[in-house]
Amino acid sequence: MTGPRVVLVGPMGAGKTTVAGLLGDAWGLPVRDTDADIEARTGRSVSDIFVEDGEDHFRALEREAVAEALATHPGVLALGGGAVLAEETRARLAGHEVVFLRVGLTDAVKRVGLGVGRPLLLGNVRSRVKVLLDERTPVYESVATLVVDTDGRSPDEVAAEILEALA
Ligand SMILES: Nc1ncnc2c1ncn2[C@@H]1O[C@H](COP(=O)(O)OP(=O)(O)O)[C@@H](O)[C@H]1O
Ligand SMILES: O=C(O)C1=C[C@@H](OP(=O)(O)O)[C@@H](O)[C@H](O)C1
Ligand SMILES: [Mg+2]
Repeated sequence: MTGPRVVLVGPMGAGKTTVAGLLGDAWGLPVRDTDADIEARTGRSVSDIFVEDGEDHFRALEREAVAEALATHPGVLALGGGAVLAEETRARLAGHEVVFLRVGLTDAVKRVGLGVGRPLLLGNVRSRVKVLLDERTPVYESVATLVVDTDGRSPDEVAAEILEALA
């Protein structure tokens, strides 16, 4: 199948955006991130889209951005953490190499800090992250062709495991 060499999925704070950059550097491949694509296309931040137009509108933009990137992007693709909630997107992921970057509550909370720029974490970050991890973990597992643990590991260590597994 043409399209990305690998697609990274997982919760906020799993390191999808960071590790995508490292994999792109290692392979000499271009890197895309659907959040950045949406921001470039709309000229607005993810937070502004959530606040001004609501999550449903963001999800519609996200479904389009993912479909376009899966069809055309030949490099490394990082999805936003909620992209896999769309059935349409899960169906499109079939046949692609999909890596689920797993992260536990403690490390995810450390990494997202106050949740600035991540509108779904407004309020109590720890309890929001917990709810999202509980709800979404089975969904990430269902689309993954490889699962990589990230707790207590640096982005370089995570990227190295992926490079070895997909060599
Ligand atoms: N394995 C890791 N260990 C420690 N910090 C990490 C790790 N991966 C990412 N980070 C940091 O966590 C934050 C969130 O990473 P990011 O790549 O934006 O995650 P995601 O795109 O999955 O939400 C960033 O500040 C990043 O530097
Ligand atoms: O999990 C989610 O629903 C979201 C994750 C974010 O991306 P990251 O997973 O890259 O932080 C971003 O798409 C938006 O804030 C919603
Ligand atoms: Mg990201």
